[in-house]
Amino acid sequence: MTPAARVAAAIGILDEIFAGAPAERALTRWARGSRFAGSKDRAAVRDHVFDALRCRSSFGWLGGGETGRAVMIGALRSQGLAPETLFTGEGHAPAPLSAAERAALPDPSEMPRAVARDLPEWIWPLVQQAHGAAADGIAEALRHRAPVFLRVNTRKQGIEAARENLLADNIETRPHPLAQAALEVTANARRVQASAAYRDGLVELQDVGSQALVEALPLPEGGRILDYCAGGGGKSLAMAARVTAEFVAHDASAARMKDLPERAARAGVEIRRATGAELRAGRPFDLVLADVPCSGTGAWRRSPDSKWRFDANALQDLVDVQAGILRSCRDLVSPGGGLAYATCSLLDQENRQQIERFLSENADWHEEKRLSLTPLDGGDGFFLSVLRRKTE
Ligand SMILES: C[S@@+](CC[C@H](N)C(=O)[O-])C[C@H]1O[C@@H](n2cnc3c(N)ncnc32)[C@H](O)[C@@H]1O
Repeated sequence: MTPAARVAAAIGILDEIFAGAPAERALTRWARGSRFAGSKDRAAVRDHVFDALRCRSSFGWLGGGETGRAVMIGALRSQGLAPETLFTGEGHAPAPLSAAERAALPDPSEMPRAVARDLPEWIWPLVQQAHGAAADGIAEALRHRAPVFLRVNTRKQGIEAARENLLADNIETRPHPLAQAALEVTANARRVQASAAYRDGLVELQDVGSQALVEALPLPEGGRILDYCAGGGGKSLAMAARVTAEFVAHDASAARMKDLPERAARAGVEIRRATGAELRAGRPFDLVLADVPCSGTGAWRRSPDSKWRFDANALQDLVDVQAGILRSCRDLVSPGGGLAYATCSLLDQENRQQIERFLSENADWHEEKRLSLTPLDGGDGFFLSVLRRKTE
């Protein structure tokens, strides 16, 4: 595909997303119907679509509209490129610019701040409330692609040996200060999943913030540890790499954990899966991790369409679900045990306020540790509060 044809494809996909289709589904539909597109074409179109979603409001402003076409015109203008060079109408290129589109060439220095932030207006005060002077920088960070991070499975190999292994597949990396076992991929990130190091369980794909969160957990060596919202099990695996303990994983959606046995086997660790009924009937845990469903605001670089879909009602629903999960987990912790509440949210409503409410309702608990990360720290935004139950 020519560069112009890739832009034309992105325009069609963006229009589908703007009409309500989830980004991944729209991309998959396009790929299925475009067998002529090679892997480089698919990657380039995906990058166009995700870049445009991250900067939807500012690109739309530069392109003079809210359609996929306007946003892609704005995307080119934001890079100082004249859209006319690709919008030629030749072959599979998008149609040439209309007189109105050519005329709509705003002065970028006049872009309103609210547009330039590329955040929905309703959420801006909440980000400011939680992060004060850092809020602007956080909004700016969310406008850019997230780096790819790996976690080295230090049970199998040291950091430098893993880097060598990756290099054999031309994957270049560097350590990252936020987490001990983290590598940031600096070249050929798309080759990771086909690499020998990945296949052999030497590395896992995991954001560095997520790794820092797990490194901050007080994991009891030899204890019983529950990952209550395990999902695909990324944090279970990271915990199991740190200590030898009895690991149990649970998720309201059993389907989300379907790959966990295979991933655990690849990593050389054991993680048992359990239903809610089994947990309630079983012995309590020394540590329960509740990595609750959340707005994902801290990870909006990776799923930028959520940024524009999320609303205040959804936030309230999440806050209620999170409070319910905290209550369920509380009852699974042994006396003296810990409850680690985690989100990838940047909002007080899902973070600080949840903990304050929990502590006000549960006098026999105290907060032992808190960690708050934003994309300004290098990885996704995360919040962690470790709560401790009194001994009796
Ligand atoms: C943030 S994701 C977990 C990500 C996972 N810990 C990881 O590191 O990959 C939240 C998970 O909570 C699960 N979930 C939602 N409501 C739940 C509930 N009431 N009880 C247990 N799990 C729930 C979702 O299915 C989802 O997999």
